Parts: sequence; structure tokens; C-alpha cells
Amino acid sequence: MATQFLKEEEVRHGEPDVLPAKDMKDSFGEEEDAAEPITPWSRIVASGMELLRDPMYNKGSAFTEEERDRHYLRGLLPPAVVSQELQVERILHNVRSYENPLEKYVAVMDLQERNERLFYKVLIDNVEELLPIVYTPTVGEACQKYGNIFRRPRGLYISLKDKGKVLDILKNWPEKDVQVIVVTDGERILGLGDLGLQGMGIPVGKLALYTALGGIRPSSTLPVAIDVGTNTESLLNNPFYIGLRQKRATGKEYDELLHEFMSAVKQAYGEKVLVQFEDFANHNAFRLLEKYNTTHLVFNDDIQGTAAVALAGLIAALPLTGGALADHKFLFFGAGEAGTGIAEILSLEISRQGKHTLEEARKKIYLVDSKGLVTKSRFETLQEFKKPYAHEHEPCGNLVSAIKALKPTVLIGTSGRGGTFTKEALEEIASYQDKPIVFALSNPTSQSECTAEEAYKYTKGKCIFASGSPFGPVTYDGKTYTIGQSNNCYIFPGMGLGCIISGAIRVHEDMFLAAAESLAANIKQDHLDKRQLFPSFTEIRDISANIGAAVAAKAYELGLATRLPQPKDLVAYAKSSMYSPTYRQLRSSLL
Ligand SMILES: O=C([O-])CC(=O)C(=O)O
Ligand SMILES: [Mg+2]
Repeated sequence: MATQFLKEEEVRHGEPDVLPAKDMKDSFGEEEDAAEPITPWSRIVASGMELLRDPMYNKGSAFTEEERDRHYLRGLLPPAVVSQELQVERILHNVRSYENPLEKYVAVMDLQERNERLFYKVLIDNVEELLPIVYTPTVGEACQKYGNIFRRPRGLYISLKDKGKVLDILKNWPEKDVQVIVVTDGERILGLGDLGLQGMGIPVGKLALYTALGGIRPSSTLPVAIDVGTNTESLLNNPFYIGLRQKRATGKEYDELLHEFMSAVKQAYGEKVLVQFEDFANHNAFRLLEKYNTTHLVFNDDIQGTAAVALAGLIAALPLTGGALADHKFLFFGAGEAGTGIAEILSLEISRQGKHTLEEARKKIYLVDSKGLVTKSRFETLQEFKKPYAHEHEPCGNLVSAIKALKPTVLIGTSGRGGTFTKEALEEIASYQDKPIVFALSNPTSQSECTAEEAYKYTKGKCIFASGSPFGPVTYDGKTYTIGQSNNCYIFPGMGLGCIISGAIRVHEDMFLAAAESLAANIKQDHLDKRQLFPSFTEIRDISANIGAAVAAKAYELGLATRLPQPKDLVAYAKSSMYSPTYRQLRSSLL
């Protein structure tokens, strides 16, 4: 009887996460009517062994006696019926028994393939412990070895071989109501470089966080990896590599595939699907964003998400340093997506405070790239995105000489190069500045410009520190500091939620400013006492709801929202729209 069908109430995003009143009654009840119409929120799911093999509906040993009888599961499961809470404990027990983070990653991601609600319950209830596993830093190692640990495909793989067929590929995806896509071409995965198709681990991980942190329904998320080849020899020579064995296509060939994808996305899912560009190399990231942000609902996480989160950290730090943002001098080490993205949002925020023009604000910001300080004398040869920061200044060949010459109060690492905030550099900034702000934002941990411990040690406990990858607390000179993680995962889930609940059709930079301000507002005196610039992840779902509401409010204000009328209480509406991983009852139907 494997063909018997069940239905589960499925809540769509933008609809509050409650069932219509008539369906609130216990769905096991005899009142079930075969002729009952299927609501727009219903889904048809198989029963018996097929049900156990379907990660969206499988509850494993948590299926109740009644469900086992009703849904043809008796005998297919061992007799012990356990609660979801006990299942969570069991999973944690197993995950903790592995010492190697990559083994933990495989164990947790396997769960996502078996039992999706349990996966999210484990993740949501243990977010601080598991974030470094499903996300930075372990996801970086997972991508490096993606071919070796490959078990089951997840997401859509679109390669040069598929040119002309991209819409057909989207049609192969089982979900029709996609609301958020994260797409990468794998050319700059974290600070690990070109990992080709193995970069797929990043969209998969980011979207797991859209659900766990931002409450986006898993079935409405779609990870995509675009395969145009890789220039990484070790991957091309690895028999387990999962992508095309060729060097990266560029120019017209690349642009055509990307364009076909972007057009197909709109055709398949409409105007309101959010596309997050992730881990593209600089030479494509800026131009793709510019090309598509007037026609699609898109943003680039590494430029704009990273920028908003860093801005939130800088705003949060002001009570510690005193003064306003405009009173600081900023030096960026690394002038790519993150560096210039932060520089731009920072200039915008300073200019919005009314005392400075955008031009004046930009003058407070200096960039160091691989050739040294970005100066006017280099203007002609600079990439476009660096040009606003090419100021009149003597050349400085390296970071330390730039610190000496400029005496910045804020030092931000976005270089993708580990260990580059040397003892000398950190000692220098602490030599003239009482409370220097030092952000080492590159990921994963191996690429962080310095460790939290080094930052406190070499500045003799003076610095106010944040990092892109997680670090545990640091004790220096008898004081213990909590290290805030300036990672875009504080922003993108709330940004997605805000776009969805408002039905936004474009992402505007002011929506990122609103998100940053909302995040910064979580930092209170007790955080500042520990010099912690970002809140703990245990509160992240409420924080995401607040960010979502702030983003949505801005979208309404800018006339970019299509879901009308505007809900009166956006925070309550955001919260009620969030996915909950608690098991739902399956209803018997269509007998
Ligand atoms: O994934 C992360 O941890 C943050 C990010 O976008 C990157 O480093 O590229
Ligand atoms: Mg990224």
C-alpha cells in the first residue's frame, strides 16, 4: 500500500506560520473527509517506506503509534517511540563523539538528507555549537574535500554543458515555490580561492542558515552552483573532483551562461525570488551585481552582507571609543569585495548623518591592496571599485608603513590572507591609539588576519576586536573578552525574511543600512563590558525577525514592497512567518 497519500499542512512564506482556523483541530480526527478540497497550503506525501525515505516528512522513530498505523509504517520502524527532543539528544551525542570537525559536518549534513525537521531542530537549539560545523570554518574544509565526501547531490548544478537548457534544469527542481536562491561560481570560496564546483557547499550552508537563523521555509530555498571550470590544478587532477575538468571559461561564454541563468530564474519563479550572489571573484562580483540589481531582486553577500555586518560592529563599538563614525580614520587591508563594500556602506552611513558629503566621508577611508596603499598616483591602473578611495598620499608599500603614515583608529582586514596582522602591525596601532578597533574579517579561521589572542596580546589588551570566523573568549591580563563574530550570517537571513514578508522587488542599499542599525541595537552595556560587538547566536531568531521587520519597513517606505496592505506590526508578522522545525502531524487524505 505504498501509494497511499497523506497530506501535511504547508505554510508558505509571507503567510503566518499558523494553519487556517478550520484546520486547527486535531488532524487525526475522524472528521477527515476524502472529498475535502486541498488547500493552497497542502502537500501530497507518500506513505510507508517512501515516507521514511522522504527527508521533508520523515520523523523516524518519532512517528507516533497512531501515525504508524494510519500511514502504513508499522513494522518498518523499531517499536520504541521517542520524542523529537530525545532524537535531538541522540544526534548531539553522536556528533560530539567525533573529534574531527569534518566528520561532524558529514554527520550533520547526512541528517539533513534523512530528516529535515530534526536537522533544523538540532541546529536551531544548538546554534552556537553547530554553526562552526555547518558554516565557517568547517564548511571551508568541506568544500575543499567536497568530491571526496560526496554522498548525495543537493541543489542544482548548472554547467557550460547545459547552455540553452537552464530553464529545463530549473524545471527539474522538485519545488515550484522557490523564494531564495544562493548561487556561486566557486571562484573565490571564503578566503580559500577557486574551488570550482566544490564551492556548492557554500550555497548549501548559507541556505541552511536562512532557515535556521531566519526562519525561511527549507522547501523555498535553492542552492545553485554554476560550473564554468576551475583554474585549480589540484582539483583538475583529483579523480574525485565533481566538476567539469577544464579551465574557467571567461568573457562571452561566461556571461551568456550567467545571463541565461538569471533570465530563467525570473521565468521559473517570478520577480520576487531573491538571488544572493556568493563567493564570486572580484572581477565578476561587482559587475554582476551592477548588471542585475536593476532588473532582479539580488544582492551580493560578500560585498553588501559583509558590509552591513561590519557597519553594525562599528556602530556598536562607538560607546567604547567615544565620538561618532565620522571621527574615526579607517584603514582597510584588502581592497576587494568586502573591503570596498564596507567602505561604501560606511561612507553612506557617515554622509546620512548630515555633516559630511559622501566624498568627504570617503576621504576618511584608506585601502591597502597587494601593491600597497591605494593612492591617486595609481588611479589609472586601479579597478573601478577602488577608485573612490584613491586619495592624494605618498606611496606606502605595505601595511605597517601605511599604519605609521596614516595613524588610523580602525584597522579592518579583508585580505583573505591569514596572519597578515603581524605583531609589528598590531603593536604599531596600539602605540598611538588608546582603543584601536581591529577587525580580522577573512574566513575561514586559517585565513583570519590574526587570531583574537594575538590581537589582545600585541595591543596589550587595548583593542576592540571582532573576527569573521569564530574565536573563543580570550583572557588577557586578568580580563576576559568575548569575541563577536562579524559574519554576514547575522544579516542575510533577516534580509531574506524582510524581502519575503514585504514582497520586495528590489534590494536597495538603505535596506542594508536598516539591517545594520537593527543588528547594532542589540548590543547593550553588558556586551560592551566584555567588548563584545555582536550578540550571541542564541538570540539570533529574534534578531533576524527584527532585522526582517526593519528591512521590510524600509522596502515599504521606498515603494519597493508589493505585499499590501502593509502589516501593522511587522515584527510580530515576521515572527509568525518563521519556519518552526517542530514536527507537524501528517493528515490522512485522498483515501
Ligand atoms: O561565509 C562566510 O563565513 C562569510 C563569507 O561570506 C565569506 O567569507 O565569503
Ligand atoms: Mg562569502
